[in-house]
Amino acid sequence: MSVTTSANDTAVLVLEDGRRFTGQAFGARGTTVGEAVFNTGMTGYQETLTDPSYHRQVVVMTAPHIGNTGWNDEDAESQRIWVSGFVVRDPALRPSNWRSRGSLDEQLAAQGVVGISGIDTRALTRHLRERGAMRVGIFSGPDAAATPASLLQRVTEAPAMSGSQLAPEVSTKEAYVVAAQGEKRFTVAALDLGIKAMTPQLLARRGIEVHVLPATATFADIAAVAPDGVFFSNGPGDPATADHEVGVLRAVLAARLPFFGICFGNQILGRALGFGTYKLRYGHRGINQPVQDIATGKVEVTAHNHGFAVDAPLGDPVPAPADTAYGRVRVSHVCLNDDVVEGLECLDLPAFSVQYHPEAAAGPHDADYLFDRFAALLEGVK
Ligand SMILES: NC(=O)CC[C@H](N)C(=O)O
Repeated sequence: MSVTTSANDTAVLVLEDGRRFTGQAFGARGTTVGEAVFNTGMTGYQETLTDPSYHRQVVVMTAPHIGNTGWNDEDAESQRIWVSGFVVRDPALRPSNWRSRGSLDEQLAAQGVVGISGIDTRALTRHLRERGAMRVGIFSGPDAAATPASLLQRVTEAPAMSGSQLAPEVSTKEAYVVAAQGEKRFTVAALDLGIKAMTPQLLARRGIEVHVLPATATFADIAAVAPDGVFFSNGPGDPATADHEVGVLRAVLAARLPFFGICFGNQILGRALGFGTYKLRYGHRGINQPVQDIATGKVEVTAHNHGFAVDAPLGDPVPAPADTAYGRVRVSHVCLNDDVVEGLECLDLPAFSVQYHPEAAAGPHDADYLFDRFAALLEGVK
């Protein structure tokens, strides 16, 4: 990404299929490319921008007014903004919130994130729904004046999301510990594939001491923590590339350690059990997605951010395709919009995972019970 600064000016958004939108520069001026995806959350842009799972994605917000509450010191889900670009329709001219420390525009500029405003985000989202997620570029400052053909070439030269291995790029380099709140009941090793800050907090609130490990950690590194259970986080990139993590998880399952996975962690459990993963046409991103818990029939409104999904059969439990030693597995949760697999549960191992975000941040807290379910699993095998 190249960044220069200049006065407020015209910016261009170019999709890889040649569709162009013209708007105004927002945030840093310069050039950025990534995968165009849309997020349907009406709130939570700070959490979205700082979610490491958005690494290499240009996020289009479908809600028209973005930036109203500015930028605060409390809501970031990691140390920095991870999106590679940000597309909005009508940014707030002046933030207004008691926690605000500055404007979204200033924060994007300070962190070198190229954005664009004044875009018909409804037309852009409809285009992505019809044609699917695709590569995109945002060009502002002097870069916007280049010929259409050269801008399109910048976009088509960008790497595609399919086949991209990105978790090691966002993961912590050093292991760290998040202390249990109150009395310590359990120790959990959490593989950081792009972990959001809220996740260890919600584990810690259940008396869990969380040892956050880099994505490159081996099973020996996990065992060295002497954990009561193992957690795999959300993260960016194509789960088909996560061979290392799949190998580590198979060792965890063989050791019969309790396991809980979220999002990328769900896709890795799916792969470890022998299912495939595939790319969704345009993914699920937002904080208003209906998911049904098959066992109880209860519907939760949930936070999502995924472009890939596990290819496992809905209905009766099936033997894990990878190895009969893993026993039976069933799809535990399904998205009511499109029947996409939203959770997996092993019936003969203490392991389960969800494709969506029970940690919310942002989003509704309907799925908070899954952290209690993990704590019960830890209790059960202790
Ligand atoms: N939030 C996540 O963990 C996303 C997982 C994966 N990168 C996907 O897009 O499906």
